Amino acid sequence: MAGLQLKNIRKSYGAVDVIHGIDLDIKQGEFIVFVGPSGCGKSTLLRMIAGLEEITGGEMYIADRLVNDVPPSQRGIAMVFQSYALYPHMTVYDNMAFGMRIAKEGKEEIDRRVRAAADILQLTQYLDRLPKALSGGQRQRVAIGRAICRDPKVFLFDEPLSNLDAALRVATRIEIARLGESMPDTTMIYVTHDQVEAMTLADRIVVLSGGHIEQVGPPLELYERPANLFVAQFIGSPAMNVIPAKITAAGPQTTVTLTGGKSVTLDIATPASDNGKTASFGIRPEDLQIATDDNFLFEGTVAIVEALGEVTLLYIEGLVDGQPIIAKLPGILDIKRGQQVRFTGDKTKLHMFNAEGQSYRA
Ligand SMILES: Nc1ncnc2c1ncn2[C@@H]1O[C@H](COP(=O)(O)OP(=O)(O)OP(=O)(O)O)[C@@H](O)[C@H]1O
Repeated sequence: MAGLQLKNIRKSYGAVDVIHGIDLDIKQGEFIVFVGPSGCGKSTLLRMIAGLEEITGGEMYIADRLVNDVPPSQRGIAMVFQSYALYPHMTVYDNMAFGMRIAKEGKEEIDRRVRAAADILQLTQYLDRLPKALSGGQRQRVAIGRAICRDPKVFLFDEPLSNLDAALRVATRIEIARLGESMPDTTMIYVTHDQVEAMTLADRIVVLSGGHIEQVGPPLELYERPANLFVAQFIGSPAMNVIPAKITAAGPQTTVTLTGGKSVTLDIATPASDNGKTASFGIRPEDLQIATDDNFLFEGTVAIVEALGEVTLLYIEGLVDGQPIIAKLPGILDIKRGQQVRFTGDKTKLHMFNAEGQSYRA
């Protein structure tokens, strides 16, 4: 089984610890995406899997084999970077064949693999071209094709789309999703900053911060049931609104008083010992609605209106210090700056976190 097991994996550069003990089981064929803020250790972790960075502590298994001291070329992995690094004087065909020629594969086998990879990536018509006669997206597909030809057990991607413009990113992302489906036994590990890539490509997302794992789960599970405030505000765009609150009645249902004085009862259980404690109340911008009666969650003055056509974003200032509450409402609205608006929210989509930032729902 070409899965991966990371057991208490650590990385230090001199006295600086950057990865603090990662435990992760990845099944063969899974598409795993690493996300997290800049500097959280995504690339370092990926490079340790690839064998490009030494592992300071812990054990890394690929296909049940301890690989801590195994060189990159013997790990059965292939890596695709943001810069595609193609040989400019070689055709697409030769670029893809190069690694296999070095490895002294037979001519027929090379031809079979290059054509199969070109077919998967829709590159067949470009096989005789030089890289300079390709678009950025096509070049990145050649780099992916070159990796496919190595027939890896594990495919690693380090932000492969970040040099592409918006339209090409979408097209190439869809190619990568297809690739994942057409190679169901190949494990894929993908690092990105891009929420949409993470949500659409991943079987499971690994959210990292400060060199440790915050949560691992399928994209919609992280969206619907974030384990803590960090994940709640990292997954989803614009980020989840968080309003400071106080628990005024703990129990199987919980009443909280939000900053601003309004009380809300939620279908979220809290222990009696948390009665009177501070908490954070969370609601996603897209789960807010304009209230048409007195049964509202909060009221505020609209500071900014962003009409995007398909949705309108309203920024409500003054409720939480230093940050606006954002509402994302469908369609075009007749709401102006300065207007006082009341909001309500879908009761089943409310979130609550304790004083340490852990979700009461997870
Ligand atoms: N050679 C090095 N020496 C010292 N510290 C390093 C070295 N390489 C990386 N780091 C530190 O390790 C941490 C993790 O870096 P890494 O590149 O893995 O982050 P990342 O999550 O991939 O960030 P980004 O999203 O910005 O690419 C950072 O704080 C970085 O400054």
